[in-house]
Amino acid sequence: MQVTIAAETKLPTPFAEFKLIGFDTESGQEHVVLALGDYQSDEPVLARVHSECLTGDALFSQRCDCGPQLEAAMQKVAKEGRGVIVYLRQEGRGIGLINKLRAYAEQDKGLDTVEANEILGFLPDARDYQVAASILDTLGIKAIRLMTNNPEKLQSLQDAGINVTERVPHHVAGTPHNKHYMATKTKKFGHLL
Ligand SMILES: Nc1nc2c(ncn2[C@@H]2O[C@H](COP(=O)(O)OP(=O)(O)OP(=O)(O)O)[C@@H](O)[C@H]2O)c(=O)[nH]1
Ligand SMILES: [Zn+2]
Repeated sequence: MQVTIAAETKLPTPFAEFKLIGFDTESGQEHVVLALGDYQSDEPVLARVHSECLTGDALFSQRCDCGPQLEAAMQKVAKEGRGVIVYLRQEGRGIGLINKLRAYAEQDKGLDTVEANEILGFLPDARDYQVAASILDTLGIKAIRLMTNNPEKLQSLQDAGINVTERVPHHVAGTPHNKHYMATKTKKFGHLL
Protein backbone atom coordinates (compact mmCIF):
# COMPACT_ATOMS: atom_id res chain seq x y z
CA MET A 1 0.00 0.00 0.00
CA GLN A 2 1.51 3.30 -1.18
CA VAL A 3 1.20 6.08 1.44
CA THR A 4 2.58 9.62 1.35
CA ILE A 5 2.96 12.31 3.94
CA ALA A 6 0.61 15.06 2.75
CA ALA A 7 0.82 17.58 5.62
CA GLU A 8 2.53 18.14 8.94
CA THR A 9 1.47 20.51 11.67
CA LYS A 10 1.23 20.91 15.45
CA LEU A 11 -1.61 19.53 17.58
CA PRO A 12 -1.74 21.13 21.01
CA THR A 13 -3.84 18.97 23.37
CA PRO A 14 -4.43 18.91 27.15
CA PHE A 15 -1.80 16.13 27.35
CA ALA A 16 1.04 17.33 25.12
CA GLU A 17 1.73 19.20 21.93
CA PHE A 18 1.88 16.43 19.34
CA LYS A 19 3.17 16.56 15.83
CA LEU A 20 0.19 15.77 13.58
CA ILE A 21 1.10 14.07 10.33
CA GLY A 22 -1.51 13.61 7.59
CA PHE A 23 -1.21 10.71 5.15
CA ASP A 24 -2.70 10.21 1.69
CA THR A 25 -3.07 6.68 0.38
CA GLU A 26 -3.61 5.17 -3.05
CA SER A 27 -7.07 4.00 -1.96
CA GLY A 28 -8.01 7.65 -1.36
CA GLN A 29 -8.41 7.15 2.38
CA GLU A 30 -6.76 9.73 4.61
CA HIS A 31 -5.13 8.81 7.94
CA VAL A 32 -3.31 10.75 10.65
CA VAL A 33 -0.49 10.08 13.08
CA LEU A 34 0.05 11.88 16.37
CA ALA A 35 3.74 11.74 17.16
CA LEU A 36 5.78 12.88 20.11
CA GLY A 37 9.47 13.04 20.95
CA ASP A 38 12.26 11.21 19.20
CA TYR A 39 10.05 8.50 17.75
CA GLN A 40 12.50 7.64 14.98
CA SER A 41 15.38 6.46 17.17
CA ASP A 42 16.19 2.72 17.34
CA GLU A 43 14.54 2.05 20.72
CA PRO A 44 11.05 0.42 20.18
CA VAL A 45 8.48 3.17 20.38
CA LEU A 46 5.26 3.16 22.43
CA ALA A 47 2.46 3.01 19.88
CA ARG A 48 -1.28 2.71 19.48
CA VAL A 49 -2.96 1.73 16.24
CA HIS A 50 -6.42 3.16 16.82
CA SER A 51 -9.39 2.45 14.56
CA GLU A 52 -11.73 5.35 13.96
CA CYS A 53 -14.90 5.39 16.04
CA LEU A 54 -16.76 8.65 15.49
CA THR A 55 -19.36 7.79 18.10
CA GLY A 56 -16.79 6.90 20.76
CA ASP A 57 -13.87 9.18 19.86
CA ALA A 58 -15.91 12.36 19.26
CA LEU A 59 -19.45 11.85 20.56
CA PHE A 60 -18.70 10.36 24.00
CA SER A 61 -20.57 7.12 23.26
CA GLN A 62 -20.60 4.66 26.12
CA ARG A 63 -21.46 1.72 23.86
CA CYS A 64 -17.75 1.01 23.40
CA ASP A 65 -14.40 1.84 25.02
CA CYS A 66 -12.81 3.73 22.09
CA GLY A 67 -12.92 7.30 23.41
CA PRO A 68 -11.31 6.53 26.79
CA GLN A 69 -8.76 4.28 25.04
CA LEU A 70 -7.75 7.09 22.68
CA GLU A 71 -7.41 9.51 25.58
CA ALA A 72 -5.45 6.96 27.63
CA ALA A 73 -3.08 6.40 24.70
CA MET A 74 -2.45 10.13 24.36
CA GLN A 75 -1.80 10.35 28.10
CA LYS A 76 0.62 7.40 28.11
CA VAL A 77 2.58 8.79 25.17
CA ALA A 78 2.67 12.21 26.83
CA LYS A 79 3.95 10.64 30.05
CA GLU A 80 6.77 8.84 28.23
CA GLY A 81 7.50 11.91 26.15
CA ARG A 82 7.86 9.66 23.11
CA GLY A 83 5.42 7.66 21.02
CA VAL A 84 3.00 7.50 18.12
CA ILE A 85 -0.74 7.07 17.68
CA VAL A 86 -1.69 5.86 14.23
CA TYR A 87 -5.30 6.91 13.76
CA LEU A 88 -6.74 4.71 11.02
CA ARG A 89 -9.97 5.67 9.28
CA GLN A 90 -11.33 2.14 9.52
CA GLU A 91 -14.62 3.12 11.13
CA GLY A 92 -16.79 0.35 12.49
CA ARG A 93 -14.05 -2.30 12.27
CA GLY A 94 -13.80 -1.49 8.58
CA ILE A 95 -17.49 -1.47 7.54
CA GLY A 96 -17.97 2.31 7.71
CA LEU A 97 -19.99 4.66 9.88
CA ILE A 98 -23.51 4.10 8.56
CA ASN A 99 -23.10 0.33 8.50
CA LYS A 100 -21.85 0.49 12.09
CA LEU A 101 -25.00 2.40 13.03
CA ARG A 102 -27.03 -0.32 11.28
CA ALA A 103 -25.10 -2.88 13.33
CA TYR A 104 -25.92 -0.92 16.49
CA ALA A 105 -29.61 -1.03 15.52
CA GLU A 106 -29.35 -4.83 15.24
CA GLN A 107 -27.70 -4.91 18.68
CA ASP A 108 -30.59 -2.82 20.03
CA LYS A 109 -32.79 -5.78 19.01
CA GLY A 110 -30.63 -8.25 20.96
CA LEU A 111 -27.85 -9.45 18.64
CA ASP A 112 -24.25 -9.18 19.79
CA THR A 113 -21.61 -7.16 17.89
CA VAL A 114 -20.45 -10.17 15.84
CA GLU A 115 -23.94 -11.43 14.96
CA ALA A 116 -24.98 -7.90 13.98
CA ASN A 117 -22.13 -7.60 11.46
CA GLU A 118 -22.89 -11.04 10.08
CA ILE A 119 -26.63 -10.47 9.60
CA LEU A 120 -25.72 -7.38 7.55
CA GLY A 121 -23.41 -9.50 5.38
CA PHE A 122 -20.08 -8.33 6.80
CA LEU A 123 -17.15 -10.09 8.40
CA PRO A 124 -17.05 -9.66 12.20
CA ASP A 125 -13.84 -7.64 11.73
CA ALA A 126 -13.09 -6.28 8.26
CA ARG A 127 -9.99 -4.25 9.14
CA ASP A 128 -6.73 -4.34 7.19
CA TYR A 129 -3.54 -3.28 8.92
CA GLN A 130 -1.29 -3.19 5.84
CA VAL A 131 -1.72 0.58 5.70
CA ALA A 132 -0.49 0.88 9.30
CA ALA A 133 2.67 -0.99 8.33
CA SER A 134 3.25 1.36 5.40
CA ILE A 135 2.68 4.42 7.61
CA LEU A 136 5.14 3.23 10.27
CA ASP A 137 7.66 2.34 7.58
CA THR A 138 7.33 5.79 6.01
CA LEU A 139 7.96 7.34 9.43
CA GLY A 140 11.13 5.26 9.79
CA ILE A 141 9.75 3.34 12.78
CA LYS A 142 11.27 -0.14 13.01
CA ALA A 143 9.78 -1.56 16.21
CA ILE A 144 6.83 -0.77 18.45
CA ARG A 145 5.47 -1.50 21.91
CA LEU A 146 1.79 -1.83 21.10
CA MET A 147 -0.95 -0.58 23.39
CA THR A 148 -3.82 -3.04 22.83
CA ASN A 149 -5.95 -5.75 24.41
CA ASN A 150 -6.67 -7.36 21.04
CA PRO A 151 -4.45 -10.35 20.21
CA GLU A 152 -5.81 -10.53 16.63
CA LYS A 153 -4.74 -6.96 16.01
CA LEU A 154 -1.28 -7.74 17.34
CA GLN A 155 -1.02 -10.79 15.06
CA SER A 156 -2.34 -8.88 12.03
CA LEU A 157 0.19 -6.10 12.57
CA GLN A 158 2.99 -8.64 12.80
CA ASP A 159 1.70 -10.38 9.67
CA ALA A 160 1.78 -6.98 7.95
CA GLY A 161 5.50 -6.79 8.73
CA ILE A 162 5.54 -4.65 11.88
CA ASN A 163 8.00 -5.65 14.59
CA VAL A 164 5.95 -5.64 17.81
CA THR A 165 8.39 -6.16 20.68
CA GLU A 166 5.82 -5.95 23.46
CA ARG A 167 2.07 -5.77 24.11
CA VAL A 168 1.22 -3.01 26.56
CA PRO A 169 -2.23 -3.77 28.12
CA HIS A 170 -4.64 -0.94 27.40
CA HIS A 171 -7.54 -1.27 29.85
CA VAL A 172 -9.98 1.52 30.59
CA ALA A 173 -12.93 1.63 32.99
CA GLY A 174 -16.14 0.08 31.68
CA THR A 175 -19.65 1.53 31.68
CA PRO A 176 -23.03 -0.15 32.21
CA HIS A 177 -23.68 0.41 28.49
CA ASN A 178 -20.62 -1.44 27.20
CA LYS A 179 -20.63 -4.41 29.60
CA HIS A 180 -22.20 -6.81 27.08
CA TYR A 181 -20.03 -5.48 24.22
CA MET A 182 -16.84 -5.94 26.24
CA ALA A 183 -17.91 -9.46 27.26
CA THR A 184 -18.53 -10.35 23.59
CA LYS A 185 -15.09 -8.99 22.64
CA THR A 186 -13.52 -11.26 25.25
CA LYS A 187 -15.57 -14.31 24.27
CA LYS A 188 -15.60 -14.01 20.47
CA PHE A 189 -12.48 -11.98 19.61
CA GLY A 190 -10.29 -13.21 22.49
CA HIS A 191 -9.64 -9.73 23.87
CA LEU A 192 -7.41 -9.85 26.92
CA LEU A 193 -9.65 -7.92 29.30
N1 LIG B 1 -19.08 -3.01 13.26
C1 LIG B 1 -18.96 -2.58 14.51
N2 LIG B 1 -17.88 -1.84 14.85
C2 LIG B 1 -17.77 -1.45 16.12
C3 LIG B 1 -18.72 -1.74 17.09
N3 LIG B 1 -18.33 -1.18 18.27
C4 LIG B 1 -17.16 -0.56 18.01
N4 LIG B 1 -16.81 -0.71 16.72
C5 LIG B 1 -15.61 -0.29 16.02
O1 LIG B 1 -14.56 -1.11 16.49
C6 LIG B 1 -13.32 -0.45 16.32
C7 LIG B 1 -12.54 -0.59 17.62
O2 LIG B 1 -12.37 -1.96 17.84
P1 LIG B 1 -12.29 -2.63 19.26
O3 LIG B 1 -12.61 -4.07 19.06
O4 LIG B 1 -13.12 -1.83 20.26
O5 LIG B 1 -10.84 -2.47 19.73
P2 LIG B 1 -9.52 -2.91 19.00
O6 LIG B 1 -9.01 -1.68 18.32
O7 LIG B 1 -9.74 -4.10 18.13
O8 LIG B 1 -8.63 -3.41 20.20
P3 LIG B 1 -7.87 -2.54 21.28
O9 LIG B 1 -6.54 -2.21 20.66
O10 LIG B 1 -7.73 -3.40 22.46
O11 LIG B 1 -8.70 -1.32 21.52
C8 LIG B 1 -13.65 0.98 15.93
O12 LIG B 1 -13.46 1.10 14.51
C9 LIG B 1 -15.14 1.10 16.26
O13 LIG B 1 -15.81 2.01 15.41
C10 LIG B 1 -19.85 -2.53 16.72
O14 LIG B 1 -20.71 -2.87 17.51
N5 LIG B 1 -19.92 -2.90 15.42
ZN1 LIG C 1 -16.01 2.74 19.63
